[in-house]
Amino acid sequence: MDYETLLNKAFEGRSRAYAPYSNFYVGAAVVMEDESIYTGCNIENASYGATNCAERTAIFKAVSEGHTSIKAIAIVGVENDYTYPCGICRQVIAEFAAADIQIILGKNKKEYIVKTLDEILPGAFTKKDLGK
Ligand SMILES: O=c1ccn([C@H]2C[C@H](O)[C@@H](CO)O2)c(=O)[nH]1
Ligand SMILES: [Zn+2]
Repeated sequence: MDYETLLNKAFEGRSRAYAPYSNFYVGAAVVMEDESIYTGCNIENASYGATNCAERTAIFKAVSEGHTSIKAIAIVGVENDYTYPCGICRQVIAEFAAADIQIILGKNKKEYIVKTLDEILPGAFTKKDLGK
């Protein structure tokens, strides 16, 4: 799976964003251990607090279909800038990914940067801390 294909999938996810309150549209795409891909969008709620981010939508879709190991994730948000995952999503990524996985942050369909989970969530609290 090349980065640009995954980015395109993240843009596909973003086209389905439900964000009538913030008007901030986010899309994500995860590649799992078997190369399956799941897309996600942010899904807002009138209560605000019940909002789900694009990253978690994609990850929860994958996990609920039996895939629990993320190989890479692409995220696209605001046009022409990089959108990093929020703290809650970083923690959820850490639950299902190794510290060295690639997180592809897309500015547009051609321009992106790649970070590892360890770079954006150093010292993560994970199942290892619980002896699991
Ligand atoms: O990485 C991010 C950052 C924000 N959002 C969503 C949550 C909310 O709907 C909107 C504004 O925070 O953007 C995401 O989906 N992913
Ligand atoms: Zn988030």
